[in-house]
Parts: sequence; C-alpha cells; structure tokens
Amino acid sequence: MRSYSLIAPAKINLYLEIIGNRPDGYHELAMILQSIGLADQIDVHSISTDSIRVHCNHPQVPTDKSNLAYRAAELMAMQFPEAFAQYGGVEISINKQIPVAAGLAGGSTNAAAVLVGIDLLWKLGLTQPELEELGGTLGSDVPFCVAGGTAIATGRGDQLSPLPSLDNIYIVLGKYRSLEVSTPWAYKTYREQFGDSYRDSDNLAARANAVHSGAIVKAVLDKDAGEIAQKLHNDLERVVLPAYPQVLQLREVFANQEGVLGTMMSGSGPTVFALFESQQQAELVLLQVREAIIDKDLELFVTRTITHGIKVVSSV
Ligand SMILES: C[C@@](CO)(OP(=O)(O)O)[C@H](O)COP(=O)(O)OP(=O)(O)OC[C@H]1O[C@@H](n2ccc(N)nc2=O)[C@H](O)[C@@H]1O
Ligand SMILES: Nc1ncnc2c1ncn2[C@@H]1O[C@H](COP(=O)(O)OP(=O)(O)O)[C@@H](O)[C@H]1O
Repeated sequence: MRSYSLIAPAKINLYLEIIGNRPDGYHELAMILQSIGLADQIDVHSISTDSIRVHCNHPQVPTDKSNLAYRAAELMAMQFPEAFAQYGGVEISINKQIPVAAGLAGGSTNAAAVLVGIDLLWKLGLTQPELEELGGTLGSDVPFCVAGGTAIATGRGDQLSPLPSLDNIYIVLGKYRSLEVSTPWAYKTYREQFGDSYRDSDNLAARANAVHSGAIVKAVLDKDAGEIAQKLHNDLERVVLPAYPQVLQLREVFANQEGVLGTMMSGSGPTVFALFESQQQAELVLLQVREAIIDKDLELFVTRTITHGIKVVSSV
C-alpha cells in the first residue's frame, strides 16, 4: 500500500486534577480522557523523494517542522532509518475539522494518526504500546490519542489505564473562533497562582493514582451519564475562566439550559462542552445557545462519545 486515510478523533477531559510539580518541569495529572466524534482526516502517502511534506486546509495550522504531524513523521524516520530509506518520503494531508488550540488535542491526534499511518505504510508491525511510547515523546496527550476510547491518564497525562468505553453520551461543544489558549500559559499561570498549595512533591504518582478509586471513575464504570456529569472537574478552569470572560459566560449559558447534564471546559480550553442523554436534546440546546449568544465568532458542534482512537478508513 502506498497511501492510507485515517480518522483522528478529538478528545475532551471529563476530569483534570493537577496534583503537583514534577521534577521534569511538567505537572503530575490525574485525568479522565474521552474520545469524541469530531475528527480530522489524515492522509499519508509514500513519495519518491526522501522528504516530509505537510498540507493542511486550515490557514492557522503550520505546515513546517512546528506541525506535530511533521514531527511524528520525522520521529519515525529517525527511529526506523532503514524503512525510511526503503520506502522514501511521506506526504501528509490534514483535513482539519477540530478547532485549533482549543483544548481538544487537535495536534496530538494528528501526530497519533501519522504514527499509525507510517507504521502501516512501512510495514513495521509496531504494537499499540510501542506506538503509545513513541507518541509520548511528541506530547503528553499523544499516547491517549493513539489508544482512544475512555481512559484514566496520570503522570504527564501519558500513563494510561483504559476504562470501559462510554458510547453515545451526546455532547455540544462551544468555541470562539478567535480565542486560542496556550497550554504552557495555562499550566504556568496555574503554578504561579496555586503552586503553593502543592509544593510537597512526595508521592505524586500515588496521589494521582487515587483517581482510580474516585467518584467519577465509579460513575464511568457504572456508565451513568448523569453521575459523570455531576462529577466533571477541571483545575485549569481556575486560571482560564477569569482570564477569558467569554468562556465563563458560555459555560454559564450552557449550565442554564434544560437537558444539560453537566458542563465543563475541556483541557486548557477555551472549548466548553455540555453532556446530554440524547442527540435531540443536544441539538435543541445548540439552537438555544445560538439564540442566547448572538456572535458569529462562536462555533457550536453536536458530537458524541466514541469508543475508538485512530481508525484506518481506506488504503490504496
Ligand atoms: C491540557 C491538556 C489536557 O489533556 O490538553 P490540551 O488542552 O492541550 O488539549 C494536556 O495536559 C496538554 O497536553 P499536550 O498538549 O500534549 O501537552 P505537551 O505538548 O506535552 O506540553 C505542552 C506544555 O504544557 C505544560 N504541561 C503539559 C502537560 C503536563 N502534564 N504538565 C505541563 O506543565 C508544559 O508547559 C508543556 O510545555
Ligand atoms: N497538526 C496540528 N493541528 C493543530 N495545531 C497544530 C498542529 N501542529 C502544530 N499545531 C500548533 O499547536 C498549537 C496547539 O494546537 P492544538 O493541538 O489544536 O491545541 P490543544 O493543545 O489545545 O489541543 C496551535 O497553536 C497550532 O499552531
């Protein structure tokens, strides 16, 4: 095969607790990550020149080495030089549907798709744990994007424990097109404002692992959407909501709509999501929010929880 098309789903954070400062400069996290139906399409092709090329339909996404998909291809070329020499270069086309810098892991899921696509293109036969480990060197959220579904993530966000899949919880996502939140800024600001409360760096991993026995994990195991929605949590809201009043307002508008089980910001934001029992309720609330906030800058999507990560849709 000389070409693969892959679906690269976005994620939301059902739970994000910042446990403390790690010696490597990152933050120890306890998270629950959930794949959603909103996805990019990634095409990877073998090309005869020994180069890596990236194309993207979204003007804000870089196509040079700063693109995480480019870096994933470069990593594969460095790790598997013989295959790179044998199969030649790689052309990557990104059809971007996931909002950029939105807290939805758009770059991470593109990188995960490139790892999976090149593994197939070069017939490497890597296992999922091997792909996840490679992904972890590109970004904290990349291992989850390879695996997908529903998972507890600890460490930098790269240590995964799968949970039973949550299918068909419906979601409305709201994101202001012109608002982007920098993830490093969000963590740095959190550390500056709240770092004192977690200066004790002992037993970080043990404290993060306590999430396994927490109430939201129990709700996920029970597949109880209402209870999951009651237990949504994101520590990064403490810094992002005060800095971005529009995000706070959107969250409040969601919270006041009938049928909303719960609402929260995803990751470092600024996307806000709301959970629903049915697609019909989600679609109705999307219309109500559109009427409540008349702003062309606000994009709204209906989607749902899904049970997979990167998926191959065609090969030629
Ligand atoms: C906040 C989260 C929640 O899922 O997602 P997004 O909002 O980016 O989607 C993640 O923690 C983001 O993951 P990802 O975007 O892969 O992060 P990385 O590239 O590894 O790190 C970007 C920067 O975030 C900070 N960072 C990230 C992860 C972590 N555990 N501690 C940190 O302090 C560091 O400043 C790092 O330089
Ligand atoms: N393939 C990619 N898709 C989206 N953004 C990318 C990609 N590669 C690099 N970036 C850059 O990464 C930054 C974070 O974007 P993204 O991964 O969408 O957000 P988040 O980390 O909030 O989930 C953006 O500023 C963007 O320029």
